[in-house]
Amino acid sequence: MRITETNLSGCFIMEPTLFKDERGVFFESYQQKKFEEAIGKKVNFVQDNISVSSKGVLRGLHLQTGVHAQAKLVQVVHGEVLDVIVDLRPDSPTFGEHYKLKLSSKNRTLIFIPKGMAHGFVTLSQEATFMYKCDAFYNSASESGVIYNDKDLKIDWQYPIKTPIVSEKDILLPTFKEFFK
Ligand SMILES: Cc1cn([C@H]2C[C@H](O)[C@@H](COP(=O)(O)OP(=O)(O)O[C@H]3O[C@H](C)C(=O)[C@H](O)[C@H]3O)O2)c(=O)[nH]c1=O
Repeated sequence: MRITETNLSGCFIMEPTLFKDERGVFFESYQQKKFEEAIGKKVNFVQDNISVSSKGVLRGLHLQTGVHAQAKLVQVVHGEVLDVIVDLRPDSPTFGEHYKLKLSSKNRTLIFIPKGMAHGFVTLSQEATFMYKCDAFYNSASESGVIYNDKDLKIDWQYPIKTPIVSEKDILLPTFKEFFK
């Protein structure tokens, strides 16, 4: 497994070792000892989530705040998405910066997203199955986020369709500036 830090402090790309043979492929998508040694801290994942989205669906930018803040280990097990992460930690050296990476069932890449970062993705393939681990349980009351097309963040989502498909909840998310008011 190869782990490299992104431009966002504490956010890491994980490229698992792929064991290919005539049957297909095998890889360890998560191994606690190797993972913790690579990122240099202990993480106790307590919940796995799966979402399935059709082309053009955009989920995000979400995070849970306060004591229910979640670190996530995300991957795509079918299809392809453009994954986007935004550093919303005021004391971070990369505060306000974002990172983008295509995740797919071809590149088998995972991203570790520390607490305090907003996360989202837009679905590039006809359908994508997104699977991720969280180190804190779902707590709807602490859900928050930033509107995906925030004018200050200037994220180029590379939409695969003219207008992304976004939930009513996500359309109502605050701007980056409003998030900190
Ligand atoms: C996240 C979550 C949701 N739910 C329920 C709440 C709703 O009734 C339904 C759909 O939830 P939501 O529309 O928030 O799902 P997404 O838009 O995929 O949310 C996720 O999208 C981005 C990409 C993330 O990184 C977050 O983990 C998460 O916020 O599932 C649960 O029961 N448990 C959960 O952990």
